[in-house]
Amino acid sequence: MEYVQSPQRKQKIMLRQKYFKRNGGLLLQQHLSSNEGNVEKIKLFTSKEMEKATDYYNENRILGQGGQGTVYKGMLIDGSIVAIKKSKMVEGKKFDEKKVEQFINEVIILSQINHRNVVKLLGCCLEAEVPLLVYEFIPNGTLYDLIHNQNEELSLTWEMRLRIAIEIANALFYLLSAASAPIYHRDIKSSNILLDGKYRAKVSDFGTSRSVALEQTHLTTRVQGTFGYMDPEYFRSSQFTEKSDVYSFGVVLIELLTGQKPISVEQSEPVRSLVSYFLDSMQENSLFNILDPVVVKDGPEQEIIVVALLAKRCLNLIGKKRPTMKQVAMELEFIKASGGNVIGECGDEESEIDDMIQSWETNPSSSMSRTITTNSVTFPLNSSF
Ligand SMILES: Nc1ncnc2c1ncn2[C@@H]1O[C@H](COP(=O)(O)OP(=O)(O)OP(=O)(O)O)[C@@H](O)[C@H]1O
Repeated sequence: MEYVQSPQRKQKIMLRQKYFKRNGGLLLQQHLSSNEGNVEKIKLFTSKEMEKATDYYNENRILGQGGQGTVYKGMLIDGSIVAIKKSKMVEGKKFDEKKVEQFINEVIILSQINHRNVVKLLGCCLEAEVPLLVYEFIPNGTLYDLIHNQNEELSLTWEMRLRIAIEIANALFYLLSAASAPIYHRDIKSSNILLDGKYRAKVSDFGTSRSVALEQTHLTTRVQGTFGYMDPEYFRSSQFTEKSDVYSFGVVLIELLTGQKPISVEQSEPVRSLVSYFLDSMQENSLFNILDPVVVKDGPEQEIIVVALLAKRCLNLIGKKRPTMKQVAMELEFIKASGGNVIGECGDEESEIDDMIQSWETNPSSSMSRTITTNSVTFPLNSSF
């Protein structure tokens, strides 16, 4: 017997095909055939599966909302818990092509990555009205919330801060080195760092990231990123470099040190940038006055100082003078392993550490007057690891 499709069914199939095309399905296939990424690992979900997983995009399932869309908590048929990002493609009546590109970009980038500190993309759905991305579910919120909305139940100890900084640095170094071409994240900020069940960092949100292979010139027509984290050199020149992610990482590092937001907009005060506040304090040897009280309480002083000096180097206005991501990752590991008993081989750093130690040994305030261990090891600050 010949199977005849009902007109409604035919219409549904055609609509799904239309959405697939509009959502960049062909663009993705193109990348697939040119062998970029490892897209066969990415599962294509049906729109039915997505509806079931999110209980028809129930408002109660919303985890958060970003520039690119809404993120829902969902459960797949096999029982696994996932985060589903529904892209914001339709502005008024116009379908935003730029967002399709960002969406496909995220799929291609994330399909090449397998690192414990980068959020895993499980698949996507292109046949729904707007495209959807399916990620592993990361249960403990963002680093931004952990730093800025601290609760009494969980204190973000110095040990956790240093470990999280190392994990982010390792992930960023991995992005530059592990895939077929270096990947720049381009929007590093604490709200793009998710925390798993053990409060391990997972770098997320690759919508604006770029593989150097995809964009050989590094020149973009539109400067993208987040105010407060953006490399000033990139802002001026539109030239994004490996060192631009290093700058944004430096901002996250000082957020961890001070517990303060990159841009503070207190109504009574003028807008203040954390970077200049931090750099001024370093200049005036008053770092310990601006640290998060938790850091002052439980962080070893020398460890805090060398991390602050590293942050200062990451925030250098001249990109070339910033350390590489590899240096940053290795120095942080070294600081942790040596318990902060490190002395820079390069003269400037060493004298700066000495200055700081002296400054609060002669000026001890209650929080600063702890003994500093002297059994230092040599720290190859300037060597190319
Ligand atoms: N894999 C995930 N697991 C759990 N929650 C997630 C996951 N991905 C995102 N979220 C939640 O959804 C929120 C929005 O994420 P999204 O990446 O879309 O936006 P954003 O980073 O906040 O903003 P923007 O895209 O404008 O930079 C996050 O802040 C987080 O709370």
